[in-house]
Amino acid sequence: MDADTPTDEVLDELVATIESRKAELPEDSYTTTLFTHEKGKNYVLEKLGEEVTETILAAKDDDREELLYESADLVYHLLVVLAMHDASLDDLREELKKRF
Ligand SMILES: N=c1c2ncn([C@@H]3O[C@H](COP(=O)(O)OP(=O)(O)OP(=O)(O)O)[C@@H](O)[C@H]3O)c2ncn1[C@@H]1O[C@H](COP(=O)(O)O)[C@@H](O)[C@H]1O
Repeated sequence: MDADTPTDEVLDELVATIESRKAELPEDSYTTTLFTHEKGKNYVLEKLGEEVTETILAAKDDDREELLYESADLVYHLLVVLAMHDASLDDLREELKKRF
């Protein structure tokens, strides 16, 4: 993924990167640390909880910039959790579509 990636392809590109980290586990990768942590998946679930809290606090403060920043952290960690459970972005889209 780079700065030229069209905005509407960002989530797919991010998931492709996460899946690549999951398969290859490169050493210098934050995503790898989430897949290999000694606490197992509890570690990324703790991070997810922290990001939810930080997102809520930003919303309570009406801090739009911080809200977007923390929301991006939250979505990234959620996508890692979904990848850990072999759930794809299309699976998520299908679940959302069922609710139309
Ligand atoms: N989108 C993200 C992304 N969002 C958040 N993070 C990391 O998630 C961590 C969040 O931790 P914290 O909330 O504790 O934030 P912090 O800045 O460490 O500390 P605070 O000041 O917030 O308390 C930080 O280390 C961020 O770098 C991310 N790390 C990676 N990505 C994407 O994943 C790709 C692959 O990254 P690597 O796996 O590192 O190669 C990157 O190119 C990005 O596109």
